[in-house]
Parts: sequence; structure tokens; C-alpha cells
Amino acid sequence: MGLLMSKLFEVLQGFSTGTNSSTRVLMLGLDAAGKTTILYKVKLNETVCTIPTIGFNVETVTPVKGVTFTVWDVGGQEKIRQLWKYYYANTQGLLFIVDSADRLRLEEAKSELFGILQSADMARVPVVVVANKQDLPGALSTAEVAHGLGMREMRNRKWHVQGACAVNGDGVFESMQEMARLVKEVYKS
Ligand SMILES: Nc1nc2c(ncn2[C@@H]2O[C@H](COP(=O)(O)OP(=O)(O)OP(=O)(O)O)[C@@H](O)[C@H]2O)c(=O)[nH]1
Ligand SMILES: [Mg+2]
Repeated sequence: MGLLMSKLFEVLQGFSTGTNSSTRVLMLGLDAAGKTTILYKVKLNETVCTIPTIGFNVETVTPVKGVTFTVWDVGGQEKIRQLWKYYYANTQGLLFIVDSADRLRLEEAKSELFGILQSADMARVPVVVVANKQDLPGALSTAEVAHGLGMREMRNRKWHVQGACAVNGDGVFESMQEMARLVKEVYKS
């Protein structure tokens, strides 16, 4: 019981002082971009069979030694995107997942991304864009995804675009490593 209380105190203290050792990472993107697939690839190193997320999944992962992320994966269907804003508070890193083969919706993804980053809660939060589904024919390259999302239009923001294929795991750990690197850069001061 004493142990439980001290653990609870530690967690609450972390929340209030912002020194909680786990970094809060929010994972957003259009429906079917591959968010949940990525989350469980990192957590379990398995390719899980997913269904569209209504609500959220949350997992604690340690992608790099000494780094712990609490990753919030929130459903991306159009009707539930209005709920994204309730997850912004205290976010320290944004993983924005894109289906690189979904050329028709890249503009929509851009508009959602810029909408998210306009929020005061998301000021300074570094962004790793995961250009997912690189295995599909006709997938845009990481440079094309970066261009299509208008990443160079971003001001006062650290960002990186990482190509990935969540089903075989290519680029997934690299995305987390980039997130760890950017989080360290932004919050070291
Ligand atoms: N070919 C291919 N398919 C992928 C890849 N990543 C995910 N998928 C598939 O894309 C579909 C959607 O993946 P999810 O992970 O459920 O997508 P999501 O972003 O969580 O979608 P919502 O929960 O609706 O927001 C699934 O059938 C996945 O197996 C990839 O890199 N390549
Ligand atoms: Mg999902």
C-alpha cells in the first residue's frame, strides 16, 4: 500500500512539475494512415490486424534506451477528428502519419496538420511525419510527402519526415528515434 501511494505521489508530482520521465507523444493522421499498425509494431514488434479506431489506444513504449514515450493513438475518421483537440494538452511530440499512396487526400492531410499545429497547446511541439505505406505502388517519396504537406512553410517548429512501411516495420523505429532526438532538442533548454 505504501509503495502504491508513493508511486501515485511520484506520478502526480510528475504531472504538476512537468518532470514526469515519460514523454507524451500524440499520434494523429487521417483514417487508415496506419497509426494503430505503427503503435503495435513498436509496442509488440508484431503486425496486428486492426479495425478503425473509435476513441484511442495508449501504450508506453521504450524505443530508445533511456527514453519512454506514452503514445496516444487517436482515431482519424473525419467525424471524430473534432475530438483530437482534447488530446493536445501537455503533448511533447506529434507523430503525424500519412498514407503515402493516398495522393488524393494529401491536401486534406496538410490541412489537418496545419489545423493541429495552430493550437496554442501545440506551440513548439516537434513533429515527425511518417510517410507510411512506402511498399505500395505509386507511393509518394518522403520528399514528395514533405513538399505536399508544405513542411517548409512551418515556422518555429522542428520537424522531420521519415519514410516507413508499418507492416514490415521499415522506418518505424527510426521514426521513434527521430522523435526522441527532436524532443531532446526542443526541451533541453
Ligand atoms: N500496404 C501497407 N498497408 C498498411 C501499412 N500500414 C498500415 N497498413 C494497413 O492500412 C490499414 C489501416 O491501418 P490502421 O493502422 O488501422 O490505420 P489507422 O491510421 O489506425 O486508422 P484509424 O484508426 O481509422 O484512424 C490496415 O489494413 C493496415 O494493415 C503499410 O505500411 N503498408
Ligand atoms: Mg487506428
